[in-house]
Amino acid sequence: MRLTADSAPGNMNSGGSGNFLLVPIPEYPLLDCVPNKTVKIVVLGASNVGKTALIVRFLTKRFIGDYEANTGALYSRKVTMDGEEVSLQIQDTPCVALQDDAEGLYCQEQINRSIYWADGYVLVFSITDHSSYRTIQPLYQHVRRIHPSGNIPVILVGNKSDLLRARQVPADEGETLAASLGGVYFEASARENHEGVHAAFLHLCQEVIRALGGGNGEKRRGGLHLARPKSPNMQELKRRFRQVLSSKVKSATTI
Ligand SMILES: Nc1nc2c(ncn2[C@@H]2O[C@H](COP(=O)(O)OP(=O)(O)OP(=O)(O)O)[C@@H](O)[C@H]2O)c(=O)[nH]1
Repeated sequence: MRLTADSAPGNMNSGGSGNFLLVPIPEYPLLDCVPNKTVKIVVLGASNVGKTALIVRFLTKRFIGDYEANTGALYSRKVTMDGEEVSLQIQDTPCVALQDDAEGLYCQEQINRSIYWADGYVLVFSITDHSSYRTIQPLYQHVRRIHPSGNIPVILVGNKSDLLRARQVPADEGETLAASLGGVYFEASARENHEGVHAAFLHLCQEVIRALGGGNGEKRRGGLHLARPKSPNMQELKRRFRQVLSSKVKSATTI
């Protein structure tokens, strides 16, 4: 879900910490912002599992019960990890859903772009909703299709662990699934506990930094990675193209 304007993290008191950015930023921000390392994380999962609540809990230490339907906000925060400043960007997403055959996914194009953009993945289900758990495997395969090669830093979060009596997914199922995805399982409650949520996000950040190999250059992946052209040659080509066009227009008007 999405935060309303009044409750957006950017408007919250950050406890006087000067390093909170907490302002939604454009979908494709400049990568080279102040800290020289950027960690981009996307939070994915079925409807109502607590994606927004987890992000807000992590960023603000607060739990806010209700949000507007999620359209996908991007949050940014400066953190210090191992003595180094890192620009952490977290993308909230609208929910994904299983198709009727339970193998494919309904996944908006916006989510595909976020998957493509991100360095690390928080896959969330609710321990009270087995169908949200069943979404995870196809969701991971979907991420894999977009990033066919290389290491994919991922964590699996079983949220709503405060609702033990309504549990539908045993912890060992979460652990087994996470292991099969090559990630770690965290059971958390965005409602009741900041520490568990914090530990989960922190672990993923460290995995991402490790996967990026300490640098912040182009990603390690081949396949679909389509870096936007930045080379001077492209700029030069565009300039020449414009020149040719404008001279054609001029000659057309003089005829
Ligand atoms: N009991 C409990 N409720 C939670 C927890 N986390 C979120 N919720 C509630 O679950 C509902 C959905 O939370 P959201 O954070 O909006 O979930 P979402 O996954 O972003 O939802 P979508 O917009 O449908 O994708 C809200 O009513 C939250 O208050 C939790 O840890 N425990």
